[in-house]
Amino acid sequence: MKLYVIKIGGNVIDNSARLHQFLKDFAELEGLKILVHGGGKVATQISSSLGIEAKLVDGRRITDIETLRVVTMVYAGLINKNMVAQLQRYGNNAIGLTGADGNFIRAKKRPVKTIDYGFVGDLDENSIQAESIGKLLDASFTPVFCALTHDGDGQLLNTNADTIASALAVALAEIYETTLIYCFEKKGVLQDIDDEGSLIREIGPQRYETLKLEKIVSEGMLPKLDNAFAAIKSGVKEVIIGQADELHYLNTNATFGTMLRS
Ligand SMILES: Nc1ncnc2c1ncn2[C@@H]1O[C@H](COP(=O)(O)OP(=O)(O)O)[C@@H](O)[C@H]1O
Ligand SMILES: CC(=O)N[C@@H](CCC(=O)OP(=O)(O)O)C(=O)O
Repeated sequence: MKLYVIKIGGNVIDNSARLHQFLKDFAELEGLKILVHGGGKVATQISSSLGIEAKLVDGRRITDIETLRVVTMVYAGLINKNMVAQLQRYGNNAIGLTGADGNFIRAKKRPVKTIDYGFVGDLDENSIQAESIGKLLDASFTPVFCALTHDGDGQLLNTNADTIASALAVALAEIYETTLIYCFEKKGVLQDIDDEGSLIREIGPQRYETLKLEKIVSEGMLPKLDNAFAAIKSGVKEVIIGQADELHYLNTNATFGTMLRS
């Protein structure tokens, strides 16, 4: 059976009109599906309004106890529950989750090396309880995961949403024919970041190395592509990086965005 694991990016979450259109399209997508969301931009705004300065290193948030409280409220509460309510409105029986719910995603607190990331969780090959998540899918629920996991010892951990999506896709690929889709605000991986007409339709590992050397891909796109290639290597059938507004093309079998190949 086919399964879509779809991650929605922070810039779309921050734009309510775009987010609503995306959620409507997601609800109308045929077949089994899982949604994963972050919301880093909203967390940064709310942190700042509370007088807590956001600190990110290599795209990862330094999560002290105050920040963990904020991201718990923002990711598991504000964003997750509003998304679930919208999906219900469009007839999709969504169920909002952190990784602690159902013990679906267990992580390990990132060890302190040169940088102490605080309450940030890393995933490994045993983190995802794929069979338990499969039971939700079998019961016709659509899981909606936020960017929080737990350590099994009572501690919530902040985990990058791109990484959660990749790990879910890899674990579920043992049960389902899985496609991983990263939806964000651009058409896909672009040759020129300011030109939406410069979409790169397909990338393999060698082209990725060249794109990195030429600095055509940078910032958030680097960990996204690393997560995407990791998924392809570990059994995920296909990975697409594309625009949230174009998700509806999946129902027509038309291609969109950048397709990754092994
Ligand atoms: N070649 C590229 N094509 C498209 N986006 C790129 C490229 N290089 C860097 N980026 C940046 O990567 C960002 C996406 O990464 P990120 O912000 O982490 O995504 P998300 O919205 O999913 O959290 C884009 O908003 C863009 O600024
Ligand atoms: C550890 C870590 O960095 N976690 C991320 C989780 C949210 C996320 O991934 O959000 P986007 O997809 O919107 O970037 C953060 O707090 O920013």
